[in-house]
Amino acid sequence: QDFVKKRGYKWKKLSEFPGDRPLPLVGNGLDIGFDADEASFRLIKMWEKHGKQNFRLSVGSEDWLMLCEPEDIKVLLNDNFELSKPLERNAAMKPFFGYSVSTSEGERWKSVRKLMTPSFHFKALDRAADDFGKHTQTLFELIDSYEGKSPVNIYTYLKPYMLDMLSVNLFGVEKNYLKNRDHPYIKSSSKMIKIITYNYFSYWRNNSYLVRFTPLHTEMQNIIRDVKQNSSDIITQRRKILNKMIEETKSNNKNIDLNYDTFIEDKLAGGCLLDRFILSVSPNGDPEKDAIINEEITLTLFTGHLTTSMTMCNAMYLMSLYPEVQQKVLDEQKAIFGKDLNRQATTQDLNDMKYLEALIKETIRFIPTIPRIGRQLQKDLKLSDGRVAPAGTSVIVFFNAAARNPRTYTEPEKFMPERFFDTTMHPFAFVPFSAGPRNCVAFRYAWIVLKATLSNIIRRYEILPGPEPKFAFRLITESTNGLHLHYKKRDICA
Ligand code: HEM
Repeated sequence: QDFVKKRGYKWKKLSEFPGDRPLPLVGNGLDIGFDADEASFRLIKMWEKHGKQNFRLSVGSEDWLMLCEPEDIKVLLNDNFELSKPLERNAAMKPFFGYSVSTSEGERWKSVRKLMTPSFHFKALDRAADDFGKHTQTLFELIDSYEGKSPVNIYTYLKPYMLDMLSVNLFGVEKNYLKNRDHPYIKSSSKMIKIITYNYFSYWRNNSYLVRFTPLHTEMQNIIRDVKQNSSDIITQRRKILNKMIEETKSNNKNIDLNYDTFIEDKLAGGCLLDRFILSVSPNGDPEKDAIINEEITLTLFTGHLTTSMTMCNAMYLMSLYPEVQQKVLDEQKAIFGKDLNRQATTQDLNDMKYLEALIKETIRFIPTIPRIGRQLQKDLKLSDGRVAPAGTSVIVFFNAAARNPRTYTEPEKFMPERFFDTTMHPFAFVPFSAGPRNCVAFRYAWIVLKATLSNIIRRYEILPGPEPKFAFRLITESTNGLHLHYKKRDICA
């Protein structure tokens, strides 16, 4: 039936894009194969085979249009109506994150997005920068203990470091994952992205009966239990702190009815993200349910720590491979900090780190932290050359391909941070945080964390290469064998 349908209008429109002929039922699923980690490499091969341009494929009954042209990426992401995420992505993520902001649509998405946004404004972020010093010190102590020994698998430290940062900055609790690296959340969350990616590429995923008999199902249920428990612990911990603050404020202002909005703004100086959730009310006026807050915390903690820690690890890996680039990053740090190389960076210092910024951008271009994002079209979408992506298609921004597009980048295979000083670059050539109404809500926070942490590390250590990583372009890119690097303390900090 699908095959017949494809002969109709949708297929007519889609067939104007290059791509292989889909088979009934499986589409081009067999070309993608059964190994989710291999699937992305096969997609890159397909892009090359079809002339390094936008191309189409079908996965089971789902039609995908893979974009690599900046003008078309602009059309898609700037569309204020097309805000739905692709079905296959949502199906893969829902078991873990429910209808959190990253998956939901309509009223729930709008209200949560509105609630989250102030936590990522400059005013709230200035305070976050103050928390970096303490956790960086613990990170340094751990890396120092490796001096002269085997290379460090930097994932082991950067992931818990970022979990600690997010817990303090966004949830207002000290969790100390870095000192407690056997925590069940760390073990469970490290397996999640592989399973999510497996779900994403499985075209049998919509058959829940079949899925229940796949080997990953039990493992998935255990992981979901652990990550949700972790979020519950965070919520309980913060609720206690918050209740104490509310009680104290009430007893100091006995006859005043507490207005939570004013309380957040004044007493909590903008409040942390979790406070906003705990004190928020649902549309019927009741306090927001813990199950809903849990979904949002689970999503934010997971994507927040993995995207940032992987980007930082990749930046360190690439600096180890290109010592001349590492030297330029260090020179800039020396110019900013002068003799006082151990002090914490101010917001102004972070703004001045232009070469470090270019290095981070080139890192994300070279090894895209998020390989694909997309939209499930509600209506036909006209692309820049007049061709139409028909309603129902999953239109995917294929970052792996966009980053290697020869019409966008000269010598795309070359690692060259300086390319980001070119002011003539298309504004949608490089949109790693997405763009438009559904962009990354936390991109400013991400930039501060990335710059502040890498600045601290590079001022203290020379980074040298270790065994080759094996990158897999999962829903978030990671190396399947970790990322092992040598860290040598610089004389300046000895
Ligand atoms: C290097 C770091 C990061 C990168 C490259 C990144 C990238 C992205 C991208 C591409 C999207 C759009 C996803 C899609 O359309 O499918 C997104 C959305 C999102 N990101 Fe980030 N992100 C980063 C860090 C963070 C951090 C640190 C947090 C939280 C603390 C965060 C929270 C979110 C949320 C909640 C959304 C969903 C927004 C919505 O759908 O309205 N991200 N991010």
